[in-house]
Amino acid sequence: MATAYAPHFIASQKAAAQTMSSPSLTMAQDELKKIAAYKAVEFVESGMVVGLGTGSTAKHAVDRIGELLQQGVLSTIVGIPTSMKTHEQALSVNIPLSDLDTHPVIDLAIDGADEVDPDLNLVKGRGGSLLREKMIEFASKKFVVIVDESKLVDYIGGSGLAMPVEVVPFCWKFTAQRLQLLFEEAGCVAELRTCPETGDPFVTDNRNYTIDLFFKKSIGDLKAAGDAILRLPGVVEHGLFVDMATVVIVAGDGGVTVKNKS
Ligand SMILES: O=C[C@H](O)[C@H](O)[C@H](O)COP(=O)(O)O
Repeated sequence: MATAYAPHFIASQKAAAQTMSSPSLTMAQDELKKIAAYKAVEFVESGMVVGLGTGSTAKHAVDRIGELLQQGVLSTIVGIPTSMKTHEQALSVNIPLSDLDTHPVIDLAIDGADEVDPDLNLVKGRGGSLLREKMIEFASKKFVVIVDESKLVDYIGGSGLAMPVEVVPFCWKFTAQRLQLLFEEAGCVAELRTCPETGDPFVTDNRNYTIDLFFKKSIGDLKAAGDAILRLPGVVEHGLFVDMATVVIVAGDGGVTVKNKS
């Protein structure tokens, strides 16, 4: 059930997007994700309230925190999960959990990203969890992003893959059309995210839909772009995380790089 607004959605982009989240991820890439995640967990101290990210990279961090708790290396951690999936995973490794209502200030959040630009701005949400991630990472004193080097881009949108926007299901085609028009100059194509198995709309943890935006060119000023998206009725939140990361840990063939926000 793809939207009529994206008839020429490029098949290779779709294939690439599936590869990024597919279980057939190469060992080498998953190993790099694990290396970045373990490095990030070195920032965690006993007694901290920790935002727990979502995705194949953040999963390694959650597992590692659970392991260190079990070994007694860490104690009295409170985890704030960014998705229902991470909630389940964290419970399975015995991390005590809470939420933003109870812990409105988070010491440290660790999460993956889909794109990282040279200024450490991010695209997030290709895994479908951007709203809770943004709420929790916004409330974090320190936000540590963990990626393998394939996530580095020259500019946001530069991977050619999706920039997700969470929208209310009501008249989503209207919202998709407005989003596409907003970025007409960047050659934007808006596509409803669907479940590969059923073709039904993908439904987020918040019971919303996701519109994936694909750009042919840079969208320019990211803050202005984000604000314009949020002004559209029907939009809940977008996957541009501008000026939010405090540290980005990149694992690559040449080793680990820790980039600090200047
Ligand atoms: O909604 C998903 C999140 O934003 C993920 O952090 C992001 O998609 C990166 O996921 P992964 O580590 O699996 O590449």
